[in-house]
Amino acid sequence: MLEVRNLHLAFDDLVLAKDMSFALEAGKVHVIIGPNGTGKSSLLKTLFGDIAPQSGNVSFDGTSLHKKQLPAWRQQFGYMPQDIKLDVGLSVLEVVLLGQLNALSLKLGDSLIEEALSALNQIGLLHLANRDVRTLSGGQCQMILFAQALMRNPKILMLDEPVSALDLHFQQVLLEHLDQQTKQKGWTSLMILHDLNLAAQYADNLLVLKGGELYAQGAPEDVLTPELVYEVYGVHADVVLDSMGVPFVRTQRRGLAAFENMKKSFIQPEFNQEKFHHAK
Ligand SMILES: Nc1ncnc2c1ncn2[C@@H]1O[C@H](COP(=O)(O)OP(=O)(O)OP(=O)(O)O)[C@@H](O)[C@H]1O
Repeated sequence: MLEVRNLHLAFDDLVLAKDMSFALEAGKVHVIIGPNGTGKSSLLKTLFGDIAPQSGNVSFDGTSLHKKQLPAWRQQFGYMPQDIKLDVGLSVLEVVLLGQLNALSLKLGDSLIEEALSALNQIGLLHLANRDVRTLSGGQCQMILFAQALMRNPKILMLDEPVSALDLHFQQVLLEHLDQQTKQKGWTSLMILHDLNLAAQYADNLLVLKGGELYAQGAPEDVLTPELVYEVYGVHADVVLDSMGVPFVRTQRRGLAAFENMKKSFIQPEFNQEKFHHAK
């Protein structure tokens, strides 16, 4: 169980988590959704120990995250940050293998190479194994980084917008693999998505962040309502159950005038003109 207790996280006066608490069960896919800039990536970085919160506690299976034990803490994670650039002269196979190598032991057995090739084969990218990663497309890079995260065989897998560059086929390949491995291996998987329909299809547990709060949490069919979509995003939408019983969110076009009435509640910090003049 990955637990967050009474987390307070802020950058100066921008508060991203106010006394936030939640617990994530193993063997499930947990999906975070929420508006741009609401603190989703910062929350993942906090769980990974990259950002120190002002207060609160993060623990996994009873062991708390402490600055002094960061390497051991991170050893438990597979973490795919947002928009990572693969700008090194390595082959695809080497990059996937990096998921298994820790900096102190660079021993490479045949079985590891087999495992990496098999991971590439499973996601349909074996043909890229010898390619220099600098020559890959954005979507190919994203898939390779996913294969690397899988190679770690992590206890906790965190993916920050892992399908943002993927076509429909590879979105499904990645998300189905994630779901299958999470359940088979008992991983605690936590992923940020912007696409509410993908979130509805793949989340066992949906966490909705807004204004520093965990605004809602639960099964997608319980959480995703037209009211919630409006309250969180300021967008009118229809939500219906599809043929599989999964919520389907379809936004309504109402023109720009629809935003005028609610602009104030959705534009967060005030623009400080004095500060701007000062900076000039
Ligand atoms: N190191 C930092 N110092 C100051 N402010 C930061 C820092 N990192 C992030 N922020 C701010 O914190 C807020 C939340 O950023 P974050 O990237 O966590 O949001 P997000 O919900 O993941 O956004 P998006 O959906 O756009 O990717 C933003 O306003 C961002 O500018």
